[in-house]
Amino acid sequence: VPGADNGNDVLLAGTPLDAAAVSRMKTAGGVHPKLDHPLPGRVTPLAEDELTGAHVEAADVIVVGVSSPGIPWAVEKLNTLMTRERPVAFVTKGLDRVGPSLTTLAESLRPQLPKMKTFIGIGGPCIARELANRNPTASVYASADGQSAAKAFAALMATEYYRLSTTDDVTGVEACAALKNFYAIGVAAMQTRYPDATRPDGQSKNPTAAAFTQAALEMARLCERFGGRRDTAFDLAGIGDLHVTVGGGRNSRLGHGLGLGRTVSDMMAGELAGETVEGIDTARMLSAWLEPAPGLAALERARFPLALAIIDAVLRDEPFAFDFGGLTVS
Ligand SMILES: NC(=O)C1=CN([C@@H]2O[C@H](COP(=O)(O)OP(=O)(O)OC[C@H]3O[C@@H](n4cnc5c(N)ncnc54)[C@H](OP(=O)(O)O)[C@@H]3O)[C@@H](O)[C@H]2O)C=CC1
Ligand SMILES: O=C(CO)COP(=O)(O)O
Repeated sequence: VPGADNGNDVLLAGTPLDAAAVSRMKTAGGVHPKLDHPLPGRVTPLAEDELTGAHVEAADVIVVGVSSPGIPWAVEKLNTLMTRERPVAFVTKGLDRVGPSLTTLAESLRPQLPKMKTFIGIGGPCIARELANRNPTASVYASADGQSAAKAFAALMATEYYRLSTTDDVTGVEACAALKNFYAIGVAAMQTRYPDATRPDGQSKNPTAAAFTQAALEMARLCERFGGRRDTAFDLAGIGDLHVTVGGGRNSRLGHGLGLGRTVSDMMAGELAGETVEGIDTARMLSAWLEPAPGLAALERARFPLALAIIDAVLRDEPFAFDFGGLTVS
């Protein structure tokens, strides 16, 4: 929407799983099932088989918006259609494994996409429906080429309601983008675990704020482990996106269930059936760091109590147990 509002022509190509959403958007006045209004006229929806090499050839930037399980499909599609080097931006939030080591998508995708000129990472508080409604927000674009590709893409996308900053800390932005989904599960569990009937939302505030601060500290430590900068965790891609996801994301809906004593499998088979809850995938990835690896100590329980509580709930499918006595308050 901001790209179209800036006068760009936008092609919105679906995956093979999006046929119904695309045909709905193609009908006059048709609205994407998750949005409130039709997309601007400059946005042209395309079914998966309508996207051609000529479209890709003509694009200034390619933006990938599949969820993390769709990344292999996106890589194959891009390698089929890209004939010349192009910058590729990713809104996808997830981690990856290369051999035994855990890495960001920025690093794992580079060798898989030989025609990708520059990887542009995107982070920040951006609930899709709110952005499509042009509610104000801010995000960060990251590229490792001295921010050149990030700045060029930001110039195409920035509007009064979509404020953009840029950074060269691609690893930090990508690490935080994935980690905030994971931590949102644990922070949101605190919103329902300690109810306060005197408040309109029925939630007490102190436990959530304390867990949020713990999440930010742990996220900064993990961000550095990935090779990103600590400061990035305290900026838009870290605490900015964590705040919005705790306030209104799908990961927080899972957390709300855990706070009420439900299990992950129970929630995913119930009200979250069919929803994208990527913090679960991130928990599985991070569990690789529970064992010491060459050159890398295991996650210490004393420094990562919230991470380990979330991993336990996901991997063991047990009720979420977070002990406030474990907070790293100093
Ligand atoms: N929604 C939001 O507000 C924001 C989302 N993001 C990130 O953007 C990414 C996409 O999010 P969102 O659009 O909400 O997620 P959705 O689950 O709504 O959509 C993801 C898309 O990827 C497709 N997909 C999933 N698995 C596969 C696969 N194996 N092969 C091909 N296509 C596949 C989905 O198809 P299908 O719908 O049929 O499953 C769908 O088209 C995520 O990484 C998310 O974290 C970032 C910022 C904001
Ligand atoms: O990433 C998001 C907002 O920036 C959306 O979060 P969820 O995936 O939890 O809905």
